[in-house]
Amino acid sequence: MPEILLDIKNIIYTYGDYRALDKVDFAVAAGEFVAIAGRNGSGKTTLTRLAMSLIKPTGGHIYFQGENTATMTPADMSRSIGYVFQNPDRQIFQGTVEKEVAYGPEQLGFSPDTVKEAVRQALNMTGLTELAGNFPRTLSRGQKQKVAIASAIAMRPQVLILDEPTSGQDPWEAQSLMDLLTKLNTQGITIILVTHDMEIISQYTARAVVLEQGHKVFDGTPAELFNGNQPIKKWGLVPPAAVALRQELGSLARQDESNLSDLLGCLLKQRSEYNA
Ligand SMILES: Nc1ncnc2c1ncn2[C@@H]1O[C@H](COP(=O)(O)OP(=O)(O)OP(=O)(O)O)[C@@H](O)[C@H]1O
Repeated sequence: MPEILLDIKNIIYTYGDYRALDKVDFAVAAGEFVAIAGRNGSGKTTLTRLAMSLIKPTGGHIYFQGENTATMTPADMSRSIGYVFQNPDRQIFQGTVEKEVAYGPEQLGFSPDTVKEAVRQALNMTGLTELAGNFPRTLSRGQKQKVAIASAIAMRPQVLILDEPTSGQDPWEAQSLMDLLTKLNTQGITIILVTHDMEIISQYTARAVVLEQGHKVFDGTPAELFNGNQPIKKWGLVPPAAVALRQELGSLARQDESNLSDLLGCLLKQRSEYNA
């Protein structure tokens, strides 16, 4: 049984009088690739900000590797969890890609040699080696997102949390980014991905958690989420194209069946009238 890294227990979070999260339990084991989904405003970002200790819960507890994070700061958490914001411009400040990626491990007090090696590996893993000397702000959104990921993994985290990393990217960039996350996951990094993209969930993640108005309403595999028995439309989720097509075809087949039985009924009636 893999170790539980992040254990969020009975969490309540309020902004003023508004309860954004209401008694949510969410545990993540080492090696998982889990998506957090839900309509706008359902509480996804709040949950991940709590995990990072960027905000503190109003009620409940958060443990990392069994340790209560109540007194931990975001800097403490960044030793174990890398956080990639939805908008990479929010976390890119240095003059070159290389300096940007080196900044985190330097802040954590890694030795110069370790920083150099961590940066080399992070740039290599994210395919950014060629861009090491570039000014990050001139890069494409997808490349900036990779710089943010490289900066996070250079700190050698156990967990990577990404908030809508594919938003605003073209399909090629999005696919390249998801392939990168899959590679990082197979190398042992636990991935928590906030997304409202059901195609991504169905293709890449092993588990999906759905939030709705601050409540956890689903926790299971993508296959279970899309098996037709979950009220995903009610939760504001758009099913993946293949699932939608299957459901359409299913309803067509059902329609054909009922047409067929009407037709048979008609034929039988005509036959009995003929025989009479
Ligand atoms: N700083 C804030 N002050 C007041 N209310 C907030 C604040 N941040 C978020 N909220 C509210 O809390 C609820 C949850 O917000 P949160 O950003 O966690 O949702 P989300 O699922 O990440 O949404 P999105 O998909 O739009 O990013 C929303 O109703 C939002 O309006």
